[in-house]
Amino acid sequence: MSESAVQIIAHGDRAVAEAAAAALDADPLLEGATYSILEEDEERGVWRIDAFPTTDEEAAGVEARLKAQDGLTVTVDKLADADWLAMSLSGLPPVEAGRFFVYGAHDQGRVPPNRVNLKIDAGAAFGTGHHGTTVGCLLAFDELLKRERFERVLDVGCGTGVLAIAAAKTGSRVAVGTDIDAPSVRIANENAALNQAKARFVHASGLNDRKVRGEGPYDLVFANILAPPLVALAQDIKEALKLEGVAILSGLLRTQERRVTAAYLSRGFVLERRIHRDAWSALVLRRKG
Ligand SMILES: C[S@@+](CC[C@H](N)C(=O)[O-])C[C@H]1O[C@@H](n2cnc3c(N)ncnc32)[C@H](O)[C@@H]1O
Repeated sequence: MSESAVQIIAHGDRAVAEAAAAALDADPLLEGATYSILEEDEERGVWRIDAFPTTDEEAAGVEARLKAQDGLTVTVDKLADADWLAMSLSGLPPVEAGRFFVYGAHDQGRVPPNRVNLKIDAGAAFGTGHHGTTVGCLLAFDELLKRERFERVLDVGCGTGVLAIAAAKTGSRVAVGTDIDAPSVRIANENAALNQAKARFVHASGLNDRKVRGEGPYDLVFANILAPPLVALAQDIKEALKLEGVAILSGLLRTQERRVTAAYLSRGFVLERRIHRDAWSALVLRRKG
């Protein structure tokens, strides 16, 4: 497997872009592929997908899926430097989501007082706070924190660790995370140390780790992964939560809400809130049964 240094950009109307995103989600070979979808030009109704494949194989798969979608214009940009992700994100502004302020090294001197500041640099892991799914999770968490405390928190698909670190910095006594991607786990542990947060991360698929299960039951589980694994993990997430515990789920498109919600409602959850960012959705579900 060779490392990819391309960005794939696609333009089309909303229906076309969402259909292409659904095709990416449905392809099991592209499970780990990272992309964003957003409305680029509201007046002209132009939507845009940016994909950041990490291997040549993934790049070929994403390009083929996008090109198969009628009505979508696809371009592949070669990125000269291997550090392309850091470069492309280095100019991005900090992200504010409720009480949380997520910033990179280049914002060091501009950190506000009286906020929960999370230093997360762009790198090889997903979750600098700029993506609609991460913002949705942080906004949902911020709102819940106005009324509740969460002693034990699990972050499934931790990426940079931003969500578990946010929990550790707001009083959670236990904050653990898992990721199927080993480099993300390493980066998340580094970020926890950098932020002086008592969060720890392990390499595991879903909740499939004895120590992670042993730290439960949890008061809150974050899972910002894609719709198919959210559905597949519904029973595991339920079993990991206390009664009245909360799941904050994201990584799903608005068009996938019904499918994901159904998997949780049928297991005794109630839907408390939905947050929309671009085409993305974050769901707040509480375990009642
Ligand atoms: C969209 S990123 C979310 C990162 C971060 N939690 C955030 O909110 O910004 C999804 C992460 O989930 C990981 N992932 C995908 N499927 C997973 C699974 N079944 N178990 C654990 N991690 C998974 C990916 O490797 C990726 O790092």
